Amino acid sequence: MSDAIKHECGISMIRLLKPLEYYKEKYGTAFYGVNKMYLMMEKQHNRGQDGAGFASIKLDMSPGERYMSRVRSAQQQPIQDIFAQINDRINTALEQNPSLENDVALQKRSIPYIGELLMGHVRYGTFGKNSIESVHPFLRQNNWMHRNLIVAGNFNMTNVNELFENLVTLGQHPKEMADTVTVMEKIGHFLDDAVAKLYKQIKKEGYNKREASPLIAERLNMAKILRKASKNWDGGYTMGGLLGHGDGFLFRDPAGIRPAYYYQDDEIVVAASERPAIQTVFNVAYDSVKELDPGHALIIKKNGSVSVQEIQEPVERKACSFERIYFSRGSDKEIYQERKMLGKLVFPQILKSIDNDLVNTVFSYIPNTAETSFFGMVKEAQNYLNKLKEEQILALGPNISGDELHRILDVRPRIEKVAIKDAKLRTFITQDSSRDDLVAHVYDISYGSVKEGDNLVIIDDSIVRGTTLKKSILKILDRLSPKKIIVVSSAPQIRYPDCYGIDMAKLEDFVAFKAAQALHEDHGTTDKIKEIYEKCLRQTELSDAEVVNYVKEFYAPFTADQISKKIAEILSPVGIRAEVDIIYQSIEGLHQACPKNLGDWYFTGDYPTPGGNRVVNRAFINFYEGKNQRAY
Ligand SMILES: NC(=O)CC[C@H](N)C(=O)O
Repeated sequence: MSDAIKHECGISMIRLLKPLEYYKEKYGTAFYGVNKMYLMMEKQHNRGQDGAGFASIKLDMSPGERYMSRVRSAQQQPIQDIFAQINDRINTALEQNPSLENDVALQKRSIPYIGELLMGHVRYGTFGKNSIESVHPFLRQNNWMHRNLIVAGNFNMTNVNELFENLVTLGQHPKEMADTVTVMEKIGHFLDDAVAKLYKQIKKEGYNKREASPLIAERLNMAKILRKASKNWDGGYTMGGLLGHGDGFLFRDPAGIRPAYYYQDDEIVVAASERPAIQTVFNVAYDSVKELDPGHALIIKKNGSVSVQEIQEPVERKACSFERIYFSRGSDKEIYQERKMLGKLVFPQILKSIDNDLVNTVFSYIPNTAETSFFGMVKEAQNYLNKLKEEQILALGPNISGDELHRILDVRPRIEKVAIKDAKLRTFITQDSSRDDLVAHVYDISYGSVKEGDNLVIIDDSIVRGTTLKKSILKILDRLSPKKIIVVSSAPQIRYPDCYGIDMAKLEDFVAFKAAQALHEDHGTTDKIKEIYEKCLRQTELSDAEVVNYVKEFYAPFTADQISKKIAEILSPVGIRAEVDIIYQSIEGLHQACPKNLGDWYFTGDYPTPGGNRVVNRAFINFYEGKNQRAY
């Protein structure tokens, strides 16, 4: 990916179903859960680098003993930072008191972070700031064990302002505008309610206050609480939560926009945003990791019982296709195949662009995430050549000479590592006038990988703004003197904002939007832009369900090809010698390659929740009025 889009968050949850002694005995350490959590978070570090957090709960502690711990970091290497802190605490405790070494019960009482229920989170913010206060997990504390709530999520609500107002109407006074606080307070409100009602009921049954506590834990119906809390949520979400006494949950939105997976055996229950994180860390097979159904919650009671319950009725499945194209690690068995298919499906367009001339064409990719689609693209080039070779050989008949055969078979797709990413360079870049020259060097090239006059095909997973292409990649590739540079995007054109967890909230950031705008100017149809703005304005008072995505009309007059051509023009840096062509995946190709993840609103404008239409409506108004702000 050449455009850094800050995106996504990753969740990990672990519940150890056996006493800690069991893990000490079997795996040599009572810190088994903490160690596994570290690995789970590292394996998902692709999902968030703005911050990371960890929380754990110890079951069955006596009053006066700490049972919840949390550590968060917004440092440069946040996962490393939190686990360095955790390690430090553990090692210091072990050094100071050597008798702890083999006494698991004492470890549990005196060392923080160790526990049976653990949650980890890596964050890229979509709402609020990047300071430590915005880092998950969030904590809602109370002297009543059951009312303690720890929440972390991969989510974005389109109606967080409205949800905030609802809380205020309920008489609450949330301490922050962070969206995670709003969601947590919403759950917390109904949790408080449920605990109070249960307590009343249990008292009526003749139990005293002390006896009531374990009974509340047993009877607390998390599904019911989540049902009430999430009634008005409009967004994409996977929300994880822990309750002070030891219940845990992971809840996924009704359209399955955000991903969630889980695994269970008699030792552990584990959940994560990505399947391979679970597979690798626990060495379990692909099939034993389940996807959490949309609208459902995985609920793990303190007593170890596990259930999956419907919370909100699932709607049409619209799992985010960007997860498959780019966000998730490509190590997932299905995603790996899907990315290769994305590369395969763009090949016919490439062939056209190079005029079937594979002999004078070099294939390459933008490091690192586009590598898998590159393999798919190259394999298709091989297939194409094989067919050609077959025809040539058959045409020459049985008397073909060794030389002829050799000449035919010698033609292979030319694949090279052309672009190199100098990752470290980015951090050095300052804001002064020398910036552009520095930016141009974020990528480097392999000299000699391309002959003068070759076509150079370079695949990327998507093109959002195209800034890096224009300022760095195309300039540096041009130094190799290709005749034509064909930039291929394994994803379709990004035309609409995301409002479900990816930080792409402004229309004018998208190069496809800029291209359509330029086409309106070329065609003298800028009146249309004003007309769309007026239509958007008229909708601001409508309820979400009534809002229509009129921004589609902005693109409607132009074909995808016209827009791609304009994008090539916009992204060609001044003075470039090579001809630049830009090829995008088609929407049909995307659906064919990723059949389970048909959520494609950023490409098509078809939002899976009503709030999406309001967001895109607002985004267009912001663009037209020149307001540089997020639309949600
Ligand atoms: N990418 C995400 O899932 C972000 C979660 C949440 N909206 C935040 O900004 O903290």
